[in-house]
Amino acid sequence: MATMEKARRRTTASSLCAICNQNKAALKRPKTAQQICRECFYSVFEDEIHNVITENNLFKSGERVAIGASGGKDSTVLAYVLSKLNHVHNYGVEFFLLSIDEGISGYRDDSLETVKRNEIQYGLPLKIVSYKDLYGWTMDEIVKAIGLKNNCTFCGVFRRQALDRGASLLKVDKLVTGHNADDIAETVLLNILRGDIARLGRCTYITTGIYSPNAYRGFAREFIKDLERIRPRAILDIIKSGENFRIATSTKMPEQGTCERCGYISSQEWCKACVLLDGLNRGLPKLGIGRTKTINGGGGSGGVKPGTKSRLSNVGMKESRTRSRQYSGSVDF
Ligand SMILES: Nc1ncnc2c1ncn2[C@@H]1O[C@H](COP(=O)(O)OP(=O)(O)OP(=O)(O)O)[C@@H](O)[C@H]1O
Repeated sequence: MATMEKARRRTTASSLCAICNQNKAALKRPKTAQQICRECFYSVFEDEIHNVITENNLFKSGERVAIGASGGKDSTVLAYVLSKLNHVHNYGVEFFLLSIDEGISGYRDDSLETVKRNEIQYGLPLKIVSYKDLYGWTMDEIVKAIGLKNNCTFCGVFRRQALDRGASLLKVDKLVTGHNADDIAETVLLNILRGDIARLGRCTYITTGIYSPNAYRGFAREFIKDLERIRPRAILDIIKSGENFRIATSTKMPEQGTCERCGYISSQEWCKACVLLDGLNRGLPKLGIGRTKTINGGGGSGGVKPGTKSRLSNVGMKESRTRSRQYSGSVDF
């Protein structure tokens, strides 16, 4: 009987929040292995974000910052927390919501409704930029041209660049995205699997220039989720490995330049988006998929020989040059 009572007390004690010691624990944080209640989780989560912002000097008073808002959970939380912290701690930052409409009917139109609600709830001005306006193609049209197999490459490459172009239109200093720990761990693994040392070196930086999207990411995601089931800390440990990774000084790194065609950041003569778009416009949509021999002679993911005039050239150079002055990079949480 005494043993049962002890066991009951142990269960009750262990299900109490390790922080307030009053409420029932609602979750176990992989980061600290603590069981904590919902209220304490919100509080430590917001405090930790505030600490990351201040320790890394992420924002300066008077800055204009766009929040990449997809209408999904991560960027919705990001918009909520940033607008709250800006208010509570008086950062003096002017936040905007920036949404990319890829033109995927039945998917993005729903999530854009969420973003429009966020615009009202958080009082943040919203800018929507569409693939149709930027590139002349919706994702639905691209899928018709290329099929389902490789369309992730188009969607990811175009979205990354569309976010930068939207940031440029909003004349913001920074763009923040809601990439979570799973996303970063996937990126570390992907870069290891591809032997992409340059990206591996910079993918865990708190401020970055490039986020690499790819269908291959799905496999890394499943693998990471399997690892997490066995060991919840696995995701954070992969990120830690990426952060502590050191590149030998003898390793030759690609030089970052700008795309000759649109002025976007690129280590090839043409950026990946221009290569993909050129292929689409020439009726050769598979042209930019996978690794291609580049004009520069090296292996890489962009840089085929320039072809006919593309739809992108209408929006290109002027806007991108403006961006490089006004827009300093993205901040991934
Ligand atoms: N269409 C979009 N418009 C604006 N920002 C986007 C868009 N898609 C993605 N992002 C930004 O990139 C981040 C990571 O996107 P990802 O596709 O991995 O979605 P996710 O992890 O499901 O995040 P979310 O829950 O916010 O959709 C998002 O949190 C958001 O900040």
